[in-house]
Amino acid sequence: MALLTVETLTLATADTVLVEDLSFTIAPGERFGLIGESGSGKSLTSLAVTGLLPRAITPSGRIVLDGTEVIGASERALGALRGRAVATVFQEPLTALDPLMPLGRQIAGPVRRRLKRTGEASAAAVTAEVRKLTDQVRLPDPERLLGAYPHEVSGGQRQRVAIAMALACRPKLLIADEPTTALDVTTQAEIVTLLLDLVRDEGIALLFISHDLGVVGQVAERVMVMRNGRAVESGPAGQVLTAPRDDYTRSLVAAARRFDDALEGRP
Ligand SMILES: Nc1ncnc2c1ncn2[C@@H]1O[C@H](COP(=O)(O)OP(=O)(O)OP(=O)(O)O)[C@@H](O)[C@H]1O
Repeated sequence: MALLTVETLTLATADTVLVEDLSFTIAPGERFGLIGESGSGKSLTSLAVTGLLPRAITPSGRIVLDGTEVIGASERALGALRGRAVATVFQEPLTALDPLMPLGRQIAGPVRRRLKRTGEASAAAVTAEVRKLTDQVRLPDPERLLGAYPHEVSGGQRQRVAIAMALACRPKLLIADEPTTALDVTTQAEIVTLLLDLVRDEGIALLFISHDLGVVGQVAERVMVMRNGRAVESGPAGQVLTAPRDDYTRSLVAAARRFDDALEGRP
């Protein structure tokens, strides 16, 4: 059975349709890539999955995540779902972090909430779990960094902390919305490798959103390409990214190749 089912999803404001008739599924442990240029509706789709759409946008269709109907669900049901089934890592980790709180305490927050549900939230258990998570996300020099504030560490280190906070909930689905766009190329590669290792090791499904075809090709098993709020093509990543059927996907793939060639100095 699918972990996430999105069926004929349409997202609209009072006067504009932003996402139209979108359908896809993600199986437990599957890595799914959502590709498309800026403004194609990728982020709104991910916000709809977690029930976090801006008020002005009304969803219709069906979203079922881990057995829960998301559209029309109460805030209480959505809160529970976000705690146990889904967590999101955003493009800019600063948006997920409290600027006034040391990083270690920020990771401890979701850890404590999860352990409380099973009645094991002693200070020692929380500290042990925070250390385990910082090891998992390969945060360097944890003694120092866990006591530091967000502005005192690098962008890559902040993203590692945001990933640790997402993992703290033990989600079944991790949504990564352009998680490497704000980082330099070397750090991008490290974070992509880290995310891949983590979801594989923990059996977490991944909804990976990006306009970068190279990165999506590295991460996703299946992809869907969006344009102007609609799906233009979907299928196995290898097929869509090397032998696309749709004209728009073909133009995206050709542009990405030209960019790679230019970077490598090929004529
Ligand atoms: N609160 C809102 N009210 C009205 N329109 C919105 C709102 N949020 C986003 N939109 C519009 O919805 C469309 C899709 O936006 P979305 O952020 O999902 O695109 P995206 O594919 O994620 O782009 P990017 O890669 O730049 O984040 C855009 O045209 C955007 O301007």
